[in-house]
Amino acid sequence: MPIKHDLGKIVLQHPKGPSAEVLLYGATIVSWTSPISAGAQPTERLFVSAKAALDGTKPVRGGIPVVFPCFGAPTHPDHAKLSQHGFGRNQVWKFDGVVLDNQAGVSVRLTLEPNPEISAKYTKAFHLAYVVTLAEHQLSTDLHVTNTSVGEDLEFQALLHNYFHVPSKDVSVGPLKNLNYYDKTEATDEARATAKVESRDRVDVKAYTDSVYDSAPGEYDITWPAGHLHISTKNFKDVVVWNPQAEAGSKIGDMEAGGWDSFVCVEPGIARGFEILGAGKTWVGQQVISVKL
Ligand SMILES: O=P(O)(O)OC[C@H]1O[C@H](O)[C@H](O)[C@@H](O)[C@@H]1O
Repeated sequence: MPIKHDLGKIVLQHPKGPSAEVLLYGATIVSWTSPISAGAQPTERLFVSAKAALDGTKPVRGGIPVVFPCFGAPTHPDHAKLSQHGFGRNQVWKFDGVVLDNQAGVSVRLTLEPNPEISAKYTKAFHLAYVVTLAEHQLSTDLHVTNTSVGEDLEFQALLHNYFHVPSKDVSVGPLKNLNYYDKTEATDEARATAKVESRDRVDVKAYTDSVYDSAPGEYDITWPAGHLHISTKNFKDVVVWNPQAEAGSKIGDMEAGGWDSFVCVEPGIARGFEILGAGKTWVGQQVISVKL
């Protein structure tokens, strides 16, 4: 039985060894193991802070939280009462069943609909489905957003906040050259809202980095001396690269000391502007994360 569902957690076990764990809380993937080189044993590919709350009291500091319907602090009137990154990452999703269970992969679906807690702060009609698929060297996550209203548009942002377990001093992310980006480490609103142009082909995170790349190519390589991950996306037009280093990381309550040495966040999403979805329509954002052996 490669899929177990128990105590608010779904465990996917691939017949060849890799595994993934998904909390119903936030639909957050808190573990993904996969070999990093040919013949190696599966090891952890995601970072979760040793101080992360895993009991549903706050969003998980690590793994892959789902950001919906706003990225960062709300800027759209529909999101005005929501907290940073919206409610997708701190609501309990429903386990909606097994999608696939064979030699090629194991896959489950989680869903989220309005409930009294959400409706108290957000009145739009929506249905979310999140499909997590584990293959031997790959983890795929597909977010399906349906506008269930009769006549109103749904305007949203959505993002998959991947924390990859890598040595941050040695990792680089690319290709990002010549893209416009917004540097959230800048001190003033004006500077944060002014586009910069990326001059580097591959970006490192040795210094505090919080960059929102606009209209990015959707394919990213994350490389470090011992490993190589590739992310391939559909319908996520932007990507965020984040590492707080000690400068900002030491101010994050649930970040373990030195945690910033052990991850890079590469976050495909709709992070600037809004996806506008007509009544009755469904939008699907997808990422496929592959280990390059
Ligand atoms: O602390 P959180 O709300 O989980 O956000 C963590 C980080 O998420 C994204 O990467 C943003 O670009 C950062 O500005 C933010 O600090």
